[in-house]
Amino acid sequence: MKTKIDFLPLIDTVVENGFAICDDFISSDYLAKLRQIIDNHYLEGEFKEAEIGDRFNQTKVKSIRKDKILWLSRGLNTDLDQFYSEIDRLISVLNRYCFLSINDCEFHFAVYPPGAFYKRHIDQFKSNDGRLLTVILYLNEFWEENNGGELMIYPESGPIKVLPQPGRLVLFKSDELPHEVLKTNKSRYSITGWLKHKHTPL
Ligand SMILES: O=C(O)CCC(=O)C(=O)O
Ligand SMILES: [Fe+2]
Repeated sequence: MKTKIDFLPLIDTVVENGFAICDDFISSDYLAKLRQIIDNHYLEGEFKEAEIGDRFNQTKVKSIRKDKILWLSRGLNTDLDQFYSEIDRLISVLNRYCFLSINDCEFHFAVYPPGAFYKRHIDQFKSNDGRLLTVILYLNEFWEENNGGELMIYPESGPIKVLPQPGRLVLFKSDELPHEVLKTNKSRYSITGWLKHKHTPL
């Protein structure tokens, strides 16, 4: 990781606008390490077609999304430790500063092969699995405008196009912000995940 990002201004922006974008969240060296992990698992055929709906209601719908994903576990690779330690720090700042009770998170790697997209949607499932905040970290080399694959977000103030630039982090409220990934012309790599509140019985 680079010198530690100050999460407070980012969180303020999410509270105010529903989303925030942070460039250079990771160094180019660390990005290369994460890409190496993706490439290895992708070549091994471990990425699966992404699905829609929660774990009890999943259907593969190729007309809605065409990315391939691999769910992460903390133990998958020691090179993920740095990423998870920054996520843990973000969670603790959010809980302290916004009085939230985030106590769980889930992440997957995503590869959008050329031609892939993800139509407009909101991340929180109808069944509500407790997703509070969406976190996306892009793991591409420099992204040209004509590569396509932009993230379009649709806040009330009007649509915004976000290019998946190397090391760019995007945060938004999972239950509020409609968004989509436009068709990409080039393979597009990311880590996407959700900070969650999981209810535990007393
Ligand atoms: O990769 C992106 O820019 C967004 C991905 C997304 O919307 C999702 O996985 O729910
Ligand atoms: Fe999404």
